[in-house]
Amino acid sequence: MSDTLVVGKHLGRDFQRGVVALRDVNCRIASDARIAVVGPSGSGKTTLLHILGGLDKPTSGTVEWPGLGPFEELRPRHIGLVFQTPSLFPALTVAQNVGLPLVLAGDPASAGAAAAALLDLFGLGELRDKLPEELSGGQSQRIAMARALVMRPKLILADEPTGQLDSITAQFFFDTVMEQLEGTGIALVVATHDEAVAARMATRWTMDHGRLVSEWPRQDAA
Ligand SMILES: Nc1ncnc2c1ncn2[C@@H]1O[C@H](COP(=O)(O)OP(=O)(O)OP(=O)(O)O)[C@@H](O)[C@H]1O
Repeated sequence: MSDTLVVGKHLGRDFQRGVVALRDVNCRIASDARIAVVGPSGSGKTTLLHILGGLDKPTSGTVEWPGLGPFEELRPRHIGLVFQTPSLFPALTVAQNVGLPLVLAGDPASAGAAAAALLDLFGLGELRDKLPEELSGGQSQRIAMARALVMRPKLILADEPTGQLDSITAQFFFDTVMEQLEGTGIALVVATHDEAVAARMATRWTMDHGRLVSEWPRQDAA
């Protein structure tokens, strides 16, 4: 039986001007999860990922991280986040960006080698000394994923990680991500409009107007 990493119960999120981004969402992320969060633009995918990652608070309901320890240690140690718009630090090189979580976690000695290995795996080794402003959007997305992987977290929450990639590059990139996950037992939740990515996930959460309208195959929310 897999451990439960995250549980959301009756999650609601209201924004100003009467926008209701989430409505009564119940969900569970297991330690071996491979979940695609799908649904139309504006259906609440990003909002849900932010709440499950502890970046935002629900207006109603609760979110707990039973398999991930205290809230203060969630990120980047246990949860790796890949944002829709990659948030690389502009003054750091690509390699420094990828290694940064290890530096912040007090392990700077490992940062350089770990970053170089991941960049090579993704076929991005030639970019290691570039600054973020010199990168394409798709390159930045892949580097943000490498950064999320460098800590070997228990869970990666990725928001549209292939949104700026052509289909062939997306496929190679995602193959590499999946290989990395297989070897390390990291759970993955990915919000995506890319059917090729969604089709590779074991579970599909479909969002519509803030509701999680279906989970396939069904699991019992804890
Ligand atoms: N900070 C905010 N302030 C006000 N409204 C917001 C905020 N963030 C999101 N929303 C609104 O909440 C709803 C859900 O947005 P969200 O970004 O979660 O959708 P999404 O499914 O991820 O969309 P997309 O596929 O386009 O990324 C939308 O109506 C959006 O406009």
